[in-house]
Amino acid sequence: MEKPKKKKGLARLAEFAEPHKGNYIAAVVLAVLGVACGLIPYFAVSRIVIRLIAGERDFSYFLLWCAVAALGFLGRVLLHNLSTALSHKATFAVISEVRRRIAAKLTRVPMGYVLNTPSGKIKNTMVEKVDSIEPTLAHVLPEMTSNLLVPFAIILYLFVLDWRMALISLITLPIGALCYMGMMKDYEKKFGEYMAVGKHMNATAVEYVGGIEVIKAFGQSATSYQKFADAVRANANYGLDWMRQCQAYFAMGLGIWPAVLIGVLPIGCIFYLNGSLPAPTFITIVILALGIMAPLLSAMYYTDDIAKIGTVMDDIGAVLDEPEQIRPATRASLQGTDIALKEVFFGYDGTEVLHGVNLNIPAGSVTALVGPSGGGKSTIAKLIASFWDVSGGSVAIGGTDVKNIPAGQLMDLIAYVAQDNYLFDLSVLENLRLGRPSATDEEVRAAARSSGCHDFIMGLEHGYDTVAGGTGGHLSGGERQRIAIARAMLKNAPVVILDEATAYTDPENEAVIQAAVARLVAGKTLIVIAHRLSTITNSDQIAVIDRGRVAACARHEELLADCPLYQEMWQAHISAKDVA
Ligand SMILES: Nc1ncnc2c1ncn2[C@@H]1O[C@H](COP(=O)(O)OP(=O)(O)OP(=O)(O)O)[C@@H](O)[C@H]1O
Repeated sequence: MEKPKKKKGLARLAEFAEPHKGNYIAAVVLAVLGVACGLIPYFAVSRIVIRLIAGERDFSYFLLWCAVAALGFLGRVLLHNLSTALSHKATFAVISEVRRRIAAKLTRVPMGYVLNTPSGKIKNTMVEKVDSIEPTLAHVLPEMTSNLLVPFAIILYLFVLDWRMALISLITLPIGALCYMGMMKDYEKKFGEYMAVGKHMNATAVEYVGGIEVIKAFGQSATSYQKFADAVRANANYGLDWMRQCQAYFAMGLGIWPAVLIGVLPIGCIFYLNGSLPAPTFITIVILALGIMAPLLSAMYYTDDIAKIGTVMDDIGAVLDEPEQIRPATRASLQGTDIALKEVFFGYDGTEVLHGVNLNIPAGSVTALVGPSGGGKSTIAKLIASFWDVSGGSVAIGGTDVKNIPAGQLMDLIAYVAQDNYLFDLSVLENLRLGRPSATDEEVRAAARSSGCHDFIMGLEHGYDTVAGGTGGHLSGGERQRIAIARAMLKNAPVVILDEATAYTDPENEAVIQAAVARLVAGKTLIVIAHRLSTITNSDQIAVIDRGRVAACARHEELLADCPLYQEMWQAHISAKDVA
């Protein structure tokens, strides 16, 4: 079956706007009527001037046209506001739908995409880019349509009154169009470049804030953090250069385009003097001609938004079109929870880091992954959790390839305790409850007690109601790790993957964490990425991972006897302990 073609730019925007078509059509109709009402005062003025010149003395006549002008003005304000309200209602619904889809998409793409994309870039797409849909959809659609349609109607009317004068009233149009074309030359390319510079600045800004501790610790200031300073300067310079290139065209267009009277007044006078243009028609044409260019000029401002929105929608589309991990919807029936990696190959961005990994992890066993830094331990653990898809071979749980297990079912099977566990800007209680949203307060507290969290939580200012803060705020690394263990306990998944933290090695913390882990994994399958060999000597098996391969897999004593790499690591570990 042929895949449906992904829509680009404005077509994609139209797809999002489709469910709100009714509101947008109503907004356009109201906007057109509004601009038409806005022309009524011009028409009324022409009536009044003509009758004044003709010597009219009846005040009620003038009053009537003043009232018509006022009604036209009021109608314009009212209809314009109604139109804007409708288009904004629809547009904010579109914006929240786009954001919802991006957020949902991030949960379906491989974890690698999210981890490897700077968070500033994702935030920029989700917040700023999506925000920039608003001016185009909410304003451009109704206002640009009306600002183009109404002058078109006036020009038609001018042709009815006097075709020669109608042509003359359009004299500045080609000059204005040329200026505009000059301004829009290479627009898409330039805007794309401007966006790229902005994106880079955003990413470096987030990196800068994230790394502020290092910057301060090494006495670096904002300007000496060269990457950030350069990105800010590049962004400002690009904007300035681009504005300079457009300035002359813009000023010329703005000056010449509305100057319709340049032709209408002198030539109209000639026609009037030679008797081919009656005075009332001349006056009506002069006044209506003044009303043509203002809406056209407003429409011109919106073309900038239209040109931008194509690039913005392509960027949003790039996130939405990211390939997803394909998983079935119906639950797989698994034969237990044994885990088997068969000839697993995997690489990041084309660089292979696992070269045929074979590993069997029986249900209920403790398996430690050890080995030199960069050997591939975390990658193996993440492939088991299906954060990425393997490029060759297979990872199976209970005899079924993880690719054939629905994402939800797999997540129920595995609790992943990472080194740096993110805590949401919620109370400690709610952060813990994320492990099992249906858990009662008492169950959450019981898990906290088992993982050695209860005492320090009670010592916090508001106990379990203390807000933990974006990255775990006021809690220490060891405390965050214990909260993550409590979260995993609540989840009560049969497989626990634990990336042992290297940072919190003070003996007191280590003992508490070890005790918590022991309670967490009782009767479960534990895969631990171990950095301190002393914690895993009792494991059922220890897999030594070296340069993307399993160098050996056996118990501690066997490895000490047969595996030179393990012997080396053990010696290094013992001497480090002796030194400490
Ligand atoms: N997200 C990523 N994008 C690109 N390359 C990565 C990514 N994560 C890891 N790598 C690379 O893959 C290789 C294996 O990394 P991995 O983190 O699995 O090793 P590790 O044995 O767990 O190391 P450590 O003990 O230092 O945590 C390394 O060369 C690493 O640079």
